[in-house]
Amino acid sequence: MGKARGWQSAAAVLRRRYAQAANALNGTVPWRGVVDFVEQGLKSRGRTPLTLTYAQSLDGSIAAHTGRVLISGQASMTMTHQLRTMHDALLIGSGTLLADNPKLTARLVPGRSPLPVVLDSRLRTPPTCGLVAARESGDGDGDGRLPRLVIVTTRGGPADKWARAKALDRLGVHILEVPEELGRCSLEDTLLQLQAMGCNSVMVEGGMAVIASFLARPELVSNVVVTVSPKFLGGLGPCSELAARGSSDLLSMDQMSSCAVGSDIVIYGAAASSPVQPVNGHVNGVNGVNGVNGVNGMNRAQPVDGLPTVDLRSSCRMWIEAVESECDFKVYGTAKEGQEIVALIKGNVEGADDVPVRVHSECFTGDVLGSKRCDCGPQLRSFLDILQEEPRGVLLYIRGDEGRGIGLVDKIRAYELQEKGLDTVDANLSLGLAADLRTFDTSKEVLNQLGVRSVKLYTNNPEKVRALRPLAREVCPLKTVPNKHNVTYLRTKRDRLNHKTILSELVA
Ligand SMILES: Nc1nc2c(ncn2[C@@H]2O[C@H](COP(=O)(O)OP(=O)(O)OP(=O)(O)O)[C@@H](O)[C@H]2O)c(=O)[nH]1
Repeated sequence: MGKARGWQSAAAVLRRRYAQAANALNGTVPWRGVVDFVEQGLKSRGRTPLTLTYAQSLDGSIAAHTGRVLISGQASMTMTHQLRTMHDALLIGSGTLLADNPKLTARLVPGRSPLPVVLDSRLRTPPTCGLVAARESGDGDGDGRLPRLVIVTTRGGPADKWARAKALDRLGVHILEVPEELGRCSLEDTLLQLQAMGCNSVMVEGGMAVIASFLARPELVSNVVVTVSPKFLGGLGPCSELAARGSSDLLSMDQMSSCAVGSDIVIYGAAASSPVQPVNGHVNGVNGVNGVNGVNGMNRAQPVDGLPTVDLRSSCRMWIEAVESECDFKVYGTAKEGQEIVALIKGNVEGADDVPVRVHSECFTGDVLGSKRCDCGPQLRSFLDILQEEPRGVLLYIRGDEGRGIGLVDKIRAYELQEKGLDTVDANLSLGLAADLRTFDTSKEVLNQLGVRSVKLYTNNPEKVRALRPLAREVCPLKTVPNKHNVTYLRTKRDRLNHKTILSELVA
């Protein structure tokens, strides 16, 4: 117990130091480009976004095969920990677990540690390893939403394998069974089941066999981050493993970039691949020893055939004072937990072109209470005024997207950090959360279901415009009057999130 506390306070010191260093650097963190790129990649829809990341030497060999555990420098390790905080799950193979006995936490940066996932077709994970022990002692940053350790294994196998499964199960490890593919765990089914559990992003860190498997399945990968250290190790790399397997369609990178991080070079980009195999809704057989169904809140509608699903749950007509009209009021559910899209529809929009539309993310503090920290309330009201004037139009109010998707509790935590000088983006990152967790594909789907042919979109956010293409034929910026409370927030939207709110008052 004392030992665990000692470890935790050491971690707290490290986090404080990192936070101080990050503040001092204030935006000049050498891996900022990598983090921003990955963050964008994590917004890809229709499947579980996956970041493949590993360190290699100049000759392409990787640590696991040379017996050297650490080949990247301290700076790239910190970057890796930052990337860890951005993903729901962190996946490794059992070989790495056996060789390194890793912790798989995000120790060097503030933020939430991902759920450790071990691919272990033969169930070789020893009950005494660090990950199982950490699970037992409650170490780590688990937030109670997910189990603390998942081991993925193939169905079937000898009786002693299932005796080991039971022993691990008794220690609280969540065992997932997936079909076998060439003697290994099916990667596709693994990702499906993780998604069914609520893991909406996965980072893959190794070892060599696992990296090789993903390099041979480019359609499953979103981002690739390779750290190249200035050493020759003379070992084997994932490609030698693939050559031995005779694999041919390997991954190549799109939008490739690089940056120097400490003494290493980090190469990153998107996986260029054929159209992705969608993650469809079938999650048959997801009951492992524990059974996914037993985990609270993890079962929800999944996108079918890669399309975002929205389902109309209720509708009625009501007189809306702010619009001075009788409107249709429809409530849609989406696959995202806790999210509802409320459509307020004025006039007949079916088959109509250039329908005025606003996609508005819930903001309790701004919309309801009139907080001056943001411009949400004025934007909502100015669109309702527009609806009052126009013969037709649609307001999509996204409930559950409070705080750009991080929720009210974390938004207020982010406000606390903003009081200490961080801007809105860095405040989110310091909490281990992406700058913006929202996606707007479901809004497009609602508009499609309403039969709208094209829209005039009221927004300053380029992400909304991108998501609503080709429906959004015209984009109308929404003016905001800055005040002393929201000027930094507006400037950050303009300078770091690319919002088009160009206000003359915000010259600097
Ligand atoms: N995380 C975080 N969210 C905030 C903060 N201030 C406002 N929000 C949330 O931001 C969301 C609105 O997003 P914005 O980025 O302001 O604007 P947008 O909706 O993307 O774009 P517009 O079309 O210009 O309205 C609402 O859910 C607010 O609750 C903040 O400081 N931190």
